[in-house]
Amino acid sequence: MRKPIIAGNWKMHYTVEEAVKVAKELKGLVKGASADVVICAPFIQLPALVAELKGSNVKVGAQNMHFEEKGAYTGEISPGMLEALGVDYVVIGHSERRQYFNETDGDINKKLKKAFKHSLTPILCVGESLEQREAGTTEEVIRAQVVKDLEGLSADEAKEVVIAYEPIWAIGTGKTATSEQANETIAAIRKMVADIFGAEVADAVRIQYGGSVKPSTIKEQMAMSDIDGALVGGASLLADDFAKIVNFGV
Ligand SMILES: O=C(CO)COP(=O)(O)O
Repeated sequence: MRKPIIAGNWKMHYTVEEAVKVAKELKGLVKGASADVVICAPFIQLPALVAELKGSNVKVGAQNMHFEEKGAYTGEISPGMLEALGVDYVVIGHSERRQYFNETDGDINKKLKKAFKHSLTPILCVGESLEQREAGTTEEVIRAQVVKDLEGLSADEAKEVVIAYEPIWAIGTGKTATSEQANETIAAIRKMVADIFGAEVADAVRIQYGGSVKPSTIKEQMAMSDIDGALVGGASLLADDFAKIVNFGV
């Protein structure tokens, strides 16, 4: 049985003070949740969130990191810095980073490998654009991402990667993929993982859906055979809404 995992991606929102306020409220609302719960926040919020959420069941994640250990990379944050802070997760290859910051599958692959060296669980984002879906190339596009992004990982590492299927056309648009559409593509991703790492890894790997997830959509999404959780943007910003999602709509 795969344990569900619900992660919030706060993107570029909140001051440190505001973030701590939401985290404080959230931890009280999700006590005893059956899913793993993660908040992926901007770098400067991470120390305060780790301190605030210590001893709770809410884990802290970053939204990106560099793949190098250290050096002349102005403005970047290294995997070791995150590990030393007590951060547990890191989002890798979000479509906004691929699109606006030119991240390639090569970069993403290096980051995934580095995450494991620093005890960080990667949340790897994959997904197609609207044009690609309309052209019928969704699976081809995602297969290329999955193959390149996971290249060279051991089976044990691959099992630990959380994959987030986020169709770009469903992010922040209010257009959720139907639960059937999401489940179908996620099942296809599981098959891709099986083709590379075998059935045991594919069966263990957790695959989330992301894109306009709300308290009103999560119950149906979680009832699908292959959807193991959600990566939530906008609806993770308010503790009440996010807690409802963590509790599968209740
Ligand atoms: O990109 C997302 C999470 O990483 C999804 O964002 P929204 O939930 O705001 O559509």
